[in-house]
Amino acid sequence: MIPRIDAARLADPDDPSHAALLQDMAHAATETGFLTVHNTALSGEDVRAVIEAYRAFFHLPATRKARIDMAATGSNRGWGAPGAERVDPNANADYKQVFDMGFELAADDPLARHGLKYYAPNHWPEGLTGFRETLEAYYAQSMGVALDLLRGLARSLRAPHDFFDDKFDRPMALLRGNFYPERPAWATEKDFGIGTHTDYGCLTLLATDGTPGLEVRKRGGGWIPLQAPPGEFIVNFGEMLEMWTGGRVRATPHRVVGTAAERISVPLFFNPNYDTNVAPMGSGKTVLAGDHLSRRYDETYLHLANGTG
Ligand SMILES: O=C(O)CCC(=O)C(=O)O
Ligand SMILES: [Fe+2]
Repeated sequence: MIPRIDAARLADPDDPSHAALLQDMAHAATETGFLTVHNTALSGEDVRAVIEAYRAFFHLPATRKARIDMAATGSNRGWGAPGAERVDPNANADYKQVFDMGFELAADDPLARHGLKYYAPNHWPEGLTGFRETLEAYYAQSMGVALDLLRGLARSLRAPHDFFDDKFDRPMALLRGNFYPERPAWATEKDFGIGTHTDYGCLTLLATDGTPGLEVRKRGGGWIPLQAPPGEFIVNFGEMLEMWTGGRVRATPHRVVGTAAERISVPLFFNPNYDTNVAPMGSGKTVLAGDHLSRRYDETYLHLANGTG
């Protein structure tokens, strides 16, 4: 069973169902690796507006999207063409397209001096009215929702509720639009919208247009289809949090095979500040969050893996 959690109640320690929700959260984190949430600060309308903004972008002619192609700019901002990523080394490159934006540091932030790619400037398409504003507003709001969920998670694992707060004040948070066109006629069993993978970071807050497509791997084998209409979110945990918690929180594999229906999904990959130590707690080791992420990006974005960026 994948827990379904009321986010407002989870955030309110005085709510009568708070203790039960913390248990659901602990179960989701340590067993299923997935949950759904509703009753957040983001309405169905907010999400629909974001999805339609992405749709307008993805429906632009490829020549216009190519101006901000990340393979040409060498960053992980802007458009990722079909085949730009391979998340499963045993499968072919994904047929999805993506648009990525991330956190921009203030010019006087000490981290800005290092010219880190996790905080690179965003690339915006020209002449697409409202696109940037819609995404920037959603980016800020969705990070608030994600931080609230991390506070609930911290409580559910019997850590101080603000454990994550100062580790996410300059987060390497990446907001992505995934565009899955109709599953191509040429697709083989090695072709996926997105191949089987676990997410790299800590917590992923995923909105979708309501079209089915996501499948979550069951512990004993097999796949569970998981859906959420705009206004409900799918939440899962990534490899970095799995490592950080010494394996207590689980990163669960998932994939999208794709169907005859076009589909858009919008994950916020909520990753901590670059210099957060995400080595197993209490191990005395140091693994910087930025180094972990950098290694996984290099493995996945084909333009980085091939050194052509
Ligand atoms: O499209 C989806 O439902 C899942 C996307 C996903 O797993 C990802 O972008 O990491
Ligand atoms: Fe994923």
